[in-house]
Amino acid sequence: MGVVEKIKEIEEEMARTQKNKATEYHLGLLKAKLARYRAQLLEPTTKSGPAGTGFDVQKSGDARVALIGFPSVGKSTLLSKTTHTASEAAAYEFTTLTAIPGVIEYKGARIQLLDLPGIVEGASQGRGRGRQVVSTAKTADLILIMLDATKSEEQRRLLEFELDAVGIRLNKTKPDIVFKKRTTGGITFNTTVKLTRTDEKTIRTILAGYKLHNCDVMIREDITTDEFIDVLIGTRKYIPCLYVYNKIDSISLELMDKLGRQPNTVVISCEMDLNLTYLIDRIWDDLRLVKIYTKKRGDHPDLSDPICLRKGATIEDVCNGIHRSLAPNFRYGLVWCGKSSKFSPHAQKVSLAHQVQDEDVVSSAFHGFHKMRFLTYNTLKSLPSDW
Ligand SMILES: Nc1nc2c(ncn2[C@@H]2O[C@H](COP(=O)(O)OP(=O)(O)OP(=O)(O)O)[C@@H](O)[C@H]2O)c(=O)[nH]1
Ligand SMILES: [K+]
Ligand SMILES: [Mg+2]
Repeated sequence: MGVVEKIKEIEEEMARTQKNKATEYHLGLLKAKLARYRAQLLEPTTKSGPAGTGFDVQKSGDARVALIGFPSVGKSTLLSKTTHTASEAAAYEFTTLTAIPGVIEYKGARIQLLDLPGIVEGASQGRGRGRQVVSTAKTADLILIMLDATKSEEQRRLLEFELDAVGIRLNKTKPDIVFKKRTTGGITFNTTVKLTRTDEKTIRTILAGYKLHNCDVMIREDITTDEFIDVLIGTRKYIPCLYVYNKIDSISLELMDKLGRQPNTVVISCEMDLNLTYLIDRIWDDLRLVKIYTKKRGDHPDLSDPICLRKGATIEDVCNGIHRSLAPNFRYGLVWCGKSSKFSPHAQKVSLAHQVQDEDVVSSAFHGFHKMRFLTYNTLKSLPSDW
């Protein structure tokens, strides 16, 4: 009998078995068995892609959020609650076997939420399909580490370890190091701060270990040795992360309070609909999205369909958000910045590199492709009435 048939058999037996005190233990055993078989379905087969590549789900919308957690913490329940996509949720582990995308629509943004199979300890080492799951997390703009509030605190550390092992650095910014390889000239080493957690000798030893004999190193932050190696390797991903404790309906108020006070943490209950709106608001904030309204000359701004971009986005990104043919033909732009020039709101020429701000209104005038102009307004209120 194949694994699929065995799973079916157990599921049928579970459906037949009445739930009561006497059958509780037996049902527990069945659940464990079911989870074991379903985990087997997740084992990489010879047909699946090379280890270490993620699930092949097209990125869509303005940002991607990945759900990472142990089995049965409620990832699929969250997806079904916050998007129009239904992902099967059940009381046994490894219910979800692949990546399932849904879309959260919030404040004009379309945020792709990716439900993923549960991972187990050792996932980064290739246990089950875990490596594929953690690799998919690498493609996210924000990671939600989902935890079961009724389970031990150990979960949090274990998940962090698995993500760290595939090169994901959570809630960290890339260390401020300038590193340039050269072909000759030896090693030049400079720092702008006092190093207290590593030293020049260690760094030179590491460089020698990587056979880097000619390079410039400029360190502008009190980094650790590990952080230096991260920059040297260069493939690290620095991704913001939100810890989400689910099932707070099943814990004491004291514990809920304690969990919720940790940094970057939100406590929720999918089942009881507790705090879900707040969670989505936090996702929006942590993604650092900005919302840009477009406006045609002579028309009112189009408030129904803003362009959402990440904080730090430029006029060029706005162009690309409208059509890819725009940026290459760009000559100059005009910006009306209500905030930065409060007392003399003059329109100023800006380049493609100009950074837009949340709630900017961007107006593009097309006098043929070569005379296009962009006007951005800092707030809707600062729009002149004669436009
Ligand atoms: N008490 C309680 N149970 C919940 C809550 N959210 C989900 N559950 C239950 O937890 C179980 C697992 O939920 P799933 O959504 O399948 O969990 P998952 O993380 O997707 O699980 P896998 O796909 O197997 O990794 C189901 O029985 C849900 O009904 C909650 O807020 N409170
Ligand atoms: K489950
Ligand atoms: Mg699931």
